[in-house]
Amino acid sequence: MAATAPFAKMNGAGNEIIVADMRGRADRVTAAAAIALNADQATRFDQIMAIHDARTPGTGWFIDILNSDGSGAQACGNGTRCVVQALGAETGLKTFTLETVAGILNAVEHDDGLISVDMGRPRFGWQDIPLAEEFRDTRMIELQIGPIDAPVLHSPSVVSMGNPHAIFWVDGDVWSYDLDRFGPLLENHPIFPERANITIAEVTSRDSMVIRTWERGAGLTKACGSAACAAAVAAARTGRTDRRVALTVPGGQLQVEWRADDHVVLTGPAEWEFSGRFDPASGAWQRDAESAA
Ligand SMILES: N[C@@H](CCC[C@H](N)C(=O)O)C(=O)O
Repeated sequence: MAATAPFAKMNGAGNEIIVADMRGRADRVTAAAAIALNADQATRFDQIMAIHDARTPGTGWFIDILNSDGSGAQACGNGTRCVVQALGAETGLKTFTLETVAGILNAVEHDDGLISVDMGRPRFGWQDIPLAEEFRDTRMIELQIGPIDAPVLHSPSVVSMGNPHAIFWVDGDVWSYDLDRFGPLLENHPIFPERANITIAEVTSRDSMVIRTWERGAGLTKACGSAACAAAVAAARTGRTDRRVALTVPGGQLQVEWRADDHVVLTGPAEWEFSGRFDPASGAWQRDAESAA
């Protein structure tokens, strides 16, 4: 067994996150470890955020992101807030520069405990999402599910926030849609060669929305930060809302601002639950004595 690493079980607006401290070591959290941790009810999670030593001058840490099916992800807004809260508690810092495979992210912890993450610029080109075929206008693409003459969900907006998102607009209650049935079909639809995160969104005013998300590699979640960003950007881009939006997600509230400089800033909470140590190769784990249930 490799040397164990510390971890904290946290959540970001209900998005279940494991923050793993992999600093000072060369190994990575394996897909097998992720699958094993997710199979245990006590450590069930949506994403692992593995903190590694910095790779690039000017950044403090490199973050490797794994979904609960063991696949990698390029962005995780809620998980990034959890990383910031964990690092802030350790270092006393309030501002952070982190790197992921998708690029460099800046974040700040506010005095009220909320955390803002600059999620970078959205991308709209069909190759950027990516889509399997050319769509010149990604504000609305041809894709539908359900009976051909009465589709249940159709014509999503698609956006890359570093990771692929499809936003289906609905008029009624987002809870009246069978997202656990349609989610996997849409996530794995051939139009998305790298799969996609699937969100249904109801716009409730110029500055508010309700969303639910089926996450690529993780399934139904209580919150998905990059989906909140994608939905807010797509809503503003299609004229449905202004550029600053409050989003109600099943696990709480998130705020998104698509700034004039094209950067998208996600703000929300992060919460510590318990900590322990785990084996990054197998996922075998033990709770710390002081946070024993
Ligand atoms: N929960 C995340 C997004 C996680 C990554 C996603 N499942 C993917 O594979 O792209 C968030 O808060 O952004």
